[in-house]
Amino acid sequence: MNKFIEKRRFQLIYPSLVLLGIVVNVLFGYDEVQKEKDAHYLFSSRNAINQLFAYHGNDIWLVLFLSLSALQIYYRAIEWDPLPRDARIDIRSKVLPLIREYALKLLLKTVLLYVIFFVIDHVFVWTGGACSVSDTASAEQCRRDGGKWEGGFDISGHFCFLTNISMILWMEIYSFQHFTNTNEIQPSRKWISVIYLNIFVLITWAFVLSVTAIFYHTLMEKVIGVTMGYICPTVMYLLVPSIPALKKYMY
Ligand SMILES: CCCCCCCCCCCCCCCC(=O)SCCNC(=O)CCNC(=O)[C@H](O)C(C)(C)COP(=O)(O)OP(=O)(O)OC[C@H]1O[C@@H](n2cnc3c(N)ncnc32)[C@H](O)[C@@H]1OP(=O)(O)O
Repeated sequence: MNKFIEKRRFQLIYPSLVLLGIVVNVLFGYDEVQKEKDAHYLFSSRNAINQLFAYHGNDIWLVLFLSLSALQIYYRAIEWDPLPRDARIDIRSKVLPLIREYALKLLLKTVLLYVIFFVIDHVFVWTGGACSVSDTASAEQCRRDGGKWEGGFDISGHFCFLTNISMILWMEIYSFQHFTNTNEIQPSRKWISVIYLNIFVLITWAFVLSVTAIFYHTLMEKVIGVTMGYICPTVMYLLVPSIPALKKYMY
């Protein structure tokens, strides 16, 4: 798992799941696959794993992101200090910038997802889609109204959403592991359990996406969905750190 994270191979998980969906549908045929979907609760939209882990994904993600933030703040600002005792700066001045960094990452993720789903929902409406019970232009609002979101080009919300939130957690796990490996720190078992909890949920989200890949959406809806799934990690971990003015202010 160390190597897998160190080499950031987690970036390949989500396109591979789309590929899995293609292979299964080519091997077994679309009609056969749809028959299987209708025959098994686990593949239905109502299944508990989908309802909990996808539709409450933001809540689950928030708990996990806060756990990884606390883990990194603790180790970067409290547990580890390379300076000799008399040269150490007070903990408060180390902790505050880290708290600001993670608060800004949380804000950035929220704003980016808001804009992403604004675009996804409006593409759906502009391509002829609508909600069956209200004239809302939001898929989530339509669901809350008990309506059906039908008729348009339905970019996969599952692939876009779960890839974005998963990649953020993977990047934070990578960042923590890189920090501890570089500084030869052996985290305590208590803190390692935080990492294992995150990885358990990441694997569950990957399972949900494997069901999406095999049983739902057209190929284009999944390809565009998974591609848009890299917007948050690209902005948060590639774009912002590469622009000195942004990096200085934000991270
Ligand atoms: C533009 C310029 C602006 C610039 C200026 C910026 C302004 C800046 C303002 C900031 C304002 C911030 C403050 C706002 C704060 C927020 O509002 S932040 C919130 C941002 N939005 C989000 O996070 C959206 C999160 N999305 C969700 O939760 C969605 O419900 C989900 C989980 C992605 C699901 O969406 P979905 O459309 O159902 O997913 P999709 O893949 O399309 O599924 C289609 C069907 O297949 C089923 N399915 C798919 N996969 C599976 C599966 N694995 N198993 C079973 N069923 C499945 C689905 O259940 C669904 O079935 P039905 O419901 O139709 O029966």
